[in-house]
Amino acid sequence: MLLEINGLVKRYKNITAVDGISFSIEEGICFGLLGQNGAGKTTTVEMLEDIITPTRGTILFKGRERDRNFREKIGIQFQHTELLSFLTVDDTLRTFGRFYKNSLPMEEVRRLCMLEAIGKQMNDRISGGQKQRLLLGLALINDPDLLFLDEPSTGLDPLARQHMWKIIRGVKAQGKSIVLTTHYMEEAQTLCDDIIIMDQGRIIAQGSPETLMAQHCKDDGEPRNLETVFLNLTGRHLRA
Ligand SMILES: Nc1ncnc2c1ncn2[C@@H]1O[C@H](COP(=O)(O)OP(=O)(O)OP(=O)(O)O)[C@@H](O)[C@H]1O
Repeated sequence: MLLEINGLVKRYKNITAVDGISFSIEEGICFGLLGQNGAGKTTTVEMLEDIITPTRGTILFKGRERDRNFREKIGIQFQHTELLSFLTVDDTLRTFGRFYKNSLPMEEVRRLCMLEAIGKQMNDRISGGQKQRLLLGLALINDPDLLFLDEPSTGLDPLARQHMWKIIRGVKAQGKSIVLTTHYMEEAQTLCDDIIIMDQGRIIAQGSPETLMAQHCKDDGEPRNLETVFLNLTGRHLRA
């Protein structure tokens, strides 16, 4: 098992952001975290990334406590990263590559993330889709086993989103594991092998998209997709 999470809790002063969740993530899959705003996804992911410390609970990586080397084995694509405007795309990749002991050959990152044609462009001249591809490239530069993607296609047009999905599938085909948070149900359905849906800090459903659809879509003519699953599980306030 790649990650085993047991009894994870994160409490802030008077808010329990994550309320005792347990789940496992298999190696080589794309694992999705879904939930409404404030459900506890980011807090969970930041504990998995070792950015924030849990109030309680354990996280094992490949069967062991995470050590100092953990950071070398993961890649994180943050949604709101500011790139240095006076650097080109290639310069940015090169600079980030120097931070790590092991880094992928730049050519490979450029190929994988479809950055070949824009290497000489300045960071402040690239489109939103190109920026997301560059951020993904930066997350991959240390050849991580595990990649964290935070809403990777938010704000992208349909074509840019398709490119992103193709790249993510390519990353998975290389045997890397992915933890993905998204508000796009279509994205989760097309990319994720296993999913948890969170609500108020708890897990309210888990399974493959197929399993979730079988369990939570009714046979009364409503569309059979993850969006329906999500709304059936979390949309009660809207219909009340
Ligand atoms: N540093 C913090 N201090 C206090 N409360 C926090 C902190 N971080 C998160 N919270 C609270 O914890 C809860 C879960 O937040 P979290 O950001 O994990 O949700 P989320 O599912 O990622 O939401 P979104 O989809 O909007 O990103 C929310 O009520 C949030 O206000």
